[in-house]
Amino acid sequence: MRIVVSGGGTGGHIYPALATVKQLKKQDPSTEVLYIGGERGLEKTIVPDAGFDFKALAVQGFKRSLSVDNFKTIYLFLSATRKAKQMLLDFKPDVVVGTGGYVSGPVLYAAQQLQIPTVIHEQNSVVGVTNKFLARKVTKVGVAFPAAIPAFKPGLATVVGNPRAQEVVDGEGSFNWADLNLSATVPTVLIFGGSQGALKLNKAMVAALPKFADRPYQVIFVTGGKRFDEVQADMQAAGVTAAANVAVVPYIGNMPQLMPAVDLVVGRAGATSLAEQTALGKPMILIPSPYVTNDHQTKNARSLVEAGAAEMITEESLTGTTLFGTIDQLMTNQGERQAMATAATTLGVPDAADQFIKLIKSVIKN
Ligand SMILES: CC(=O)N[C@H]1[C@@H](OP(=O)(O)OP(=O)(O)OC[C@H]2O[C@@H](n3ccc(=O)[nH]c3=O)[C@H](O)[C@@H]2O)O[C@H](CO)[C@@H](O)[C@@H]1O
Repeated sequence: MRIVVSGGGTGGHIYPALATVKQLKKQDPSTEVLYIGGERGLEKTIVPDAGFDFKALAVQGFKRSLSVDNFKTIYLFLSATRKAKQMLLDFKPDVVVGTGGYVSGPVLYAAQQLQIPTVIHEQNSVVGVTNKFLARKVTKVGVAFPAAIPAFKPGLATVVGNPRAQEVVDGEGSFNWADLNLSATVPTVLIFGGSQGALKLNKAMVAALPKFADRPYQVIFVTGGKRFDEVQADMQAAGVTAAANVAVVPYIGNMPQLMPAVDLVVGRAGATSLAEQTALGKPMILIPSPYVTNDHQTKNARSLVEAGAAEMITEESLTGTTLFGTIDQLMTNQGERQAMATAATTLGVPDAADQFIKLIKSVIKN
């Protein structure tokens, strides 16, 4: 099979695309893959690091208000579509798959004009702008949440889960704890604000850091690549240093090895992270981002709280004290964590990549 995948901007769109092509390669090593991403998104490093051929297009999103910048967006869209068409004509894919983010717009639109079958994946229960635009001519849609189905024409969408969930569940290889100067045998809490880090979560963590020093567990605090220097500066200004049981790092490049090994996850409520955490059955503390379309992270988080898999702290009530208190209460109560883990597992889809691949294969012309 020859497949082009496109998705970008943030990890939540990139990792489902990568998980899909990794699994395809596992099933059939002769699969030829081209990843088309944006020039500025995280994909420009994540994809080549994962060993896939990568081509980039310049794109940007629409501003919701009237803005001259939107003329530039249209110009970039048209020029990216023209370039994507040439890439597709050269690569000759059997199918083109989009996992959301602006860049998948021109790539799948070009494929649709060339009559190549297209499949999109929607990770959220609220359908993203690009996927809504592509839905008019797409061949099939895979969704993670049944709630997204009515947004598409009848019969178009199928629930497949989120392919990245399978990658973390299969999690080949083990995590090297020495890389973080931490122990493999001490209970661990992992804290990260989505793929880019979250300002308020980072501030609350800096305030909470000294309290972790004498606790019977260890802490991995992931700041987000672009926020690491800011956190270091905040720590210095507050006179705070990380204790021996705390690692402060910019990014985790090998989450499928780390996440299975931790005891509690604290973070945003992005759809791909939640798919991983439910498939692995991890107890969670969620601080949904209030800055996303239709407040969809709060909806994501609420459904997990109602199922008993997560506790929620609103960004408004997030401080060093509330954050430490909630973490400490759970890290010192294994029974409660276990009950949350069991509830999380019931919501996970650990074979999502296989399900999505079945859908992709169903559209390929012989
Ligand atoms: C601000 C924003 O627009 N957020 C959206 C974005 O979030 P974002 O890109 O943050 O997406 P998610 O939280 O869903 O996924 C993050 C992904 O990055 C990985 N990861 C994260 C940190 C790290 O150090 N290493 C690492 O590998 C996680 O394991 C996960 O696979 O896409 C999601 C999926 O469409 C949406 O639900 C979110 O609302």
